[in-house]
Amino acid sequence: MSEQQEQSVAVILVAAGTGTRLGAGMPKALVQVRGKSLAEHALDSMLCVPQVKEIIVVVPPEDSRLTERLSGYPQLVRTVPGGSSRAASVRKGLAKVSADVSHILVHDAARAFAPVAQYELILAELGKPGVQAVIPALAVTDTISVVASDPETGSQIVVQTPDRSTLRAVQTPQGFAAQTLLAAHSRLDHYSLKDLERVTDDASIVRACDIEVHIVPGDARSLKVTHPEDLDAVNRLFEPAQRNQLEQNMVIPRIGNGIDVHAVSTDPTRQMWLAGLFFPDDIGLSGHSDGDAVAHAACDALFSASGIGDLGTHFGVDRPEFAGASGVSLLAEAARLVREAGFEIGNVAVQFVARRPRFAARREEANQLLSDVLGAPVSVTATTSDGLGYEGEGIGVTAYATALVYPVVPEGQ
Ligand SMILES: Nc1ccn([C@@H]2O[C@H](COP(=O)(O)OP(=O)(O)OP(=O)(O)O)[C@@H](O)[C@H]2O)c(=O)n1
Ligand SMILES: C[C@](O)(CO)[C@H](O)COP(=O)(O)O
Repeated sequence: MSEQQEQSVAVILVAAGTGTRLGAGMPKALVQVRGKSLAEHALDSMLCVPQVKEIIVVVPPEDSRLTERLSGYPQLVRTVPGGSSRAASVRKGLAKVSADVSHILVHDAARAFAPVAQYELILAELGKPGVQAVIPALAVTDTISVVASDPETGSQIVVQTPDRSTLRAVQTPQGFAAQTLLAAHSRLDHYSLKDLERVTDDASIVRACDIEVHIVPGDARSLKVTHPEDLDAVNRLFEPAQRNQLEQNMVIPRIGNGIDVHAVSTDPTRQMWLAGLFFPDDIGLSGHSDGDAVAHAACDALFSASGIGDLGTHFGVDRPEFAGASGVSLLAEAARLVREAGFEIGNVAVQFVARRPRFAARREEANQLLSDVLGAPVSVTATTSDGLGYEGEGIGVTAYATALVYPVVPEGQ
């Protein structure tokens, strides 16, 4: 498994700002574009990133509307009330991050349209040895000058004009090794709320601890909605020409189906293996293998999604080493083949229809085992057929699986 796959990432989505400059009469993260709030648009992308294991949305402290809007979101999305500045809000989010995450990304809800590819770029760079901090940035097109007030007239004057080629406009999401970001923020513990207002991003805090901050190319779509005209700019992202551009850059996932049927053995001593688990009270399924219909259907769904054949293609007579192999070992090999074909696995869902075994009490155990084998979430459910058909008569089991995979885009493309 590559370093990137081992990342376990928390995202802090800061969405607690009032949006004074936007002047929409509501917290900025609640402002709608195409029927969805900015915060929800931001969540759309990060929820597509498989390494993301939790998302802490930092919400306006005295406004419950965002929390209510997010109540139907998956469990990995949690909310926490924000603070009086961006940095204070990030700190509220950090306090809620689970201890076991390897990396933390901090993202502005105001940059609601940062694409999935931007997250992947940041995480790929963070996966390189020794890299602790990565931010996206764009070259600047304006000349940028440092200014000050003229002590005599009080008017603004140019103090210095740095070489533009050394300047970058910094965006979010900004990514960090979890311990690096936590340690850097802990140095702000004594800061007053006023001091925190001067901290405009997280990379600057980490840099102040002498940690190297790496740059990856930013993305024009990650523009920050700050002023009313920025809403026109983000709406333009949905116009046809731009949409084509969006689609070209999108990673299109692929789904696949798999079905497997096994008869219940007539041999009462045959062991029952299903979803990777042994069921000692049940008579097993017949077949040359262990008869694990759930694992077999999952393999077929993965092959189908990746367009690389089916169970017979990979575990047929020309691979004698798999004769009689357990369902779990077939699944592990299927995952390897899918990755070898250039895909990463999003998830696999399997439902089996059977009178026996009784599955509910062991569902979590099966999900955990198969997810570990696959390196991606697997969920298994079971149903009976109300007494109908071979499943209802208890003479056979059917498993139906769906798999989602997505092409891994090579770096730099
Ligand atoms: N107290 C704050 C202030 C800002 N933010 C978040 O930080 C991001 C960047 O801040 P900015 O664009 O400046 O948002 P606002 O503070 O809402 O804007 P304004 O300064 O115009 O009021 C936004 O997603 C915003 O919701 C936050 O979580 N908590
Ligand atoms: C974090 C940030 O988006 C990087 O450009 C920016 O600094 C946020 O600034 P704001 O003062 O909160 O608008």
